Amino acid sequence: MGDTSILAPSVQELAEQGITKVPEQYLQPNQDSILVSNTTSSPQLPIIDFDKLLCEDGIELEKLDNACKEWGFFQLINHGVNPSLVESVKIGVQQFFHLPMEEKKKFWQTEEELQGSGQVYVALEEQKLRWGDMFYVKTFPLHIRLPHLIPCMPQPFRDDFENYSLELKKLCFKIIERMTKALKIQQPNELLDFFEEGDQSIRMNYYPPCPQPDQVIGLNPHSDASALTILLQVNEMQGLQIKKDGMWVPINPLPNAFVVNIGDLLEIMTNGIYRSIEHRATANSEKERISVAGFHNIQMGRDLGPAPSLVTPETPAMFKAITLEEYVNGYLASKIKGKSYLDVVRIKNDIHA
Ligand SMILES: O=C(O)CCC(=O)C(=O)O
Ligand SMILES: [Fe+2]
Repeated sequence: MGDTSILAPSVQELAEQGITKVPEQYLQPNQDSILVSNTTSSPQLPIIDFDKLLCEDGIELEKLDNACKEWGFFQLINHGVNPSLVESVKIGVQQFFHLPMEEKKKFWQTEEELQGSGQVYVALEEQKLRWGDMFYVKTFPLHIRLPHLIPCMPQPFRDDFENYSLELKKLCFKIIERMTKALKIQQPNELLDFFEEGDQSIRMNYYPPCPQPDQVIGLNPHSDASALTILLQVNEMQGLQIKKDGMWVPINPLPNAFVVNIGDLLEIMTNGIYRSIEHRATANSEKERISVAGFHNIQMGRDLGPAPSLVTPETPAMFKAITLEEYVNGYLASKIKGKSYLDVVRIKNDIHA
């Protein structure tokens, strides 16, 4: 993509040295800490039962529609992905992050290649570092896989990871089908056509325990550039927070559920009806936290813009049509900060602005 990033050291390695003070580069003094506490008064993330959606349950479909409009996030239960596969992936991811450093180094990012182990995206030397490591890999279409990443993962994790990514891709298609219904789009393939082969990447996030958790950030506030993200919380530690009505709401993941969220691409495709919401990951002092995000994107080479049937005289286009390449390059250049890039493609000064 022409961009290069500066390599950051492993936070896991740093944390394992037993430090009691966090190095300067990780300190984030101006954190936005407006928070909804975890009391009964906190608004609760909607829970969608996928079984009911598959049975054409109209009430559940309306719940899905409202969740996508008002939250941009929901928890999905009865999603149909084999629970024993999910369990194996959870074990495999934890073991993967605990491989000896020499093993992990084989997967390390380089200045030219963002895929592999490392930090998210460090564009400037002076940029603050986040309190977390990751492993990022493009999984579909198959021909874009790099030979030194998935093919070199230890077994049986490699097979489980491959099966899991395929299951997520199938689930994504099924969710998009239900969203098409919820949006009352007549042509069943109007949204699905954007996905065709199904472009997917997976990011495994590792947040080590931190001696000063309030002074650091696991993952900076961002909205996902994807169309649809399906997120697995690997262990019971809390950390994901989403911005709802100006406040950070902590998410309590349900066992056997996925946290699903709308990304920027789908906000554009739905002409702003479904919302791509800012979220972040915090650190804690007790225990490591691990999550696995499956990002589903539209096909490279496709033009990006609102689905034609969602643009009407009453609801004019809210986003400019651009190519996906232009979007991706612009997003990376804006350095994964908040929702700034989506605002660049938003059409201003119309009745929706
Ligand atoms: O760790 C989490 O729960 C959030 C991960 C996330 O937002 C991402 O990978 O984009
Ligand atoms: Fe995210």
